[in-house]
Amino acid sequence: MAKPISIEVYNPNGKYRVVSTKSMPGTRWINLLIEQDCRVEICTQKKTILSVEDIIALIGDKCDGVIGQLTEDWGETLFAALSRAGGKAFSNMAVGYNNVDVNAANKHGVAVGNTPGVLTETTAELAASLSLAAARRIVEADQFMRAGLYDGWLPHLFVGNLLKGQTVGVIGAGRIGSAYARMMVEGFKMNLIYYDLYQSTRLEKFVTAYGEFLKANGEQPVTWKRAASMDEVLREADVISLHPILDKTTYHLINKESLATMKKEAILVNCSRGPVVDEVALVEHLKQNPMFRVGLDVFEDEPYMKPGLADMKNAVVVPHIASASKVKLIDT
Ligand SMILES: NC(=O)c1ccc[n+]([C@@H]2O[C@H](COP(=O)([O-])OP(=O)(O)OC[C@H]3O[C@@H](n4cnc5c(N)ncnc54)[C@H](O)[C@@H]3O)[C@@H](O)[C@H]2O)c1
Ligand SMILES: O=C(O)[C@H](O)CO
Repeated sequence: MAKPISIEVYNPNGKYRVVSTKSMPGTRWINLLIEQDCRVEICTQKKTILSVEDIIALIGDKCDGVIGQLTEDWGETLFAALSRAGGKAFSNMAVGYNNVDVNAANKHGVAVGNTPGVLTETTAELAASLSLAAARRIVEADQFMRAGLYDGWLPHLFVGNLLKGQTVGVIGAGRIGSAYARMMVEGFKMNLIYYDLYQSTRLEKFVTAYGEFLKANGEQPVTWKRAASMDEVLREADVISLHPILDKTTYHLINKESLATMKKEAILVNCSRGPVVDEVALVEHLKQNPMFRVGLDVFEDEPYMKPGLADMKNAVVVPHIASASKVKLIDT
């Protein structure tokens, strides 16, 4: 029997009981639920990742809907528990929903929601930040400075990769991949090569128009290419950013073989989901190729990193913070 879990309650007399497994930013979402006659219960337990048992205890005997997080395993057990409690809706506070077994939800008559579109720019900006940090060795240089090792300017100190005129490769040119591609093309005048199951006509038009603008101003125009295979991107790009969904087709998309296909001094960025990259193979590749660099927001076994990754100077690692930005006018 799981221990009782601490909660905060809004609108205690509401007709529908909605549980949120975590406190979330702002109050607008709470007010919207209250307007719909919901009693809102927010879990306040000081535990970052709730177990299936914890969530079953939260659901209890009567629960109309749950708002959950990407760290939770929403499969057969939880959807069965929610359905038994009369639940009809589950909302994942994330764009990615690889933690949700939609077939199990369907089987138990629970509708599933996610948050597509709201994190496009913030995630693309973090991918751009990681690309720059890796290209210009920002973290290594910062650590060197703080360690008191800087004893004067030198011509070879922390030489990195200049992005201008290089090729940016995007794997998964959906909302986030396309936004990232536009930032890198327009911001750093990089050429684009992308691989996706679908053509991104808007992105192609954007790069064409920007190339024409540069040409009209006497500058080298940027170019684009839709690759016929992922390998083409891996072979040709100098910076490769991963933005596909995580499913069976993208699990370990980047593995020992694909890493070997990349340029020795390439930069790999992952802001999609950790298991898109075989992290053990990546650590080995980083060890063998000191000029190859990565920027990672996501990890295969979050919150852990595979052994050796934390020691690699050619890796920039941040704890899944692509969504963690404030916008002006957020409700108070
Ligand atoms: N790091 C973060 O905090 C963060 C934030 C938001 C989203 N994400 C991740 O980013 C992912 C993408 O989000 P989005 O809004 O751009 O989704 P999206 O659906 O717009 O784009 C995903 C793209 O991947 C493509 N794709 C699917 N399978 C592929 C394959 N095998 N090879 C190549 N391309 C493939 C799709 O065709 C699509 O264009 C989410 O699913 C989520 O996992 C991470
Ligand atoms: O998929 C998402 O939404 C992110 O990974 C977390 O905000």
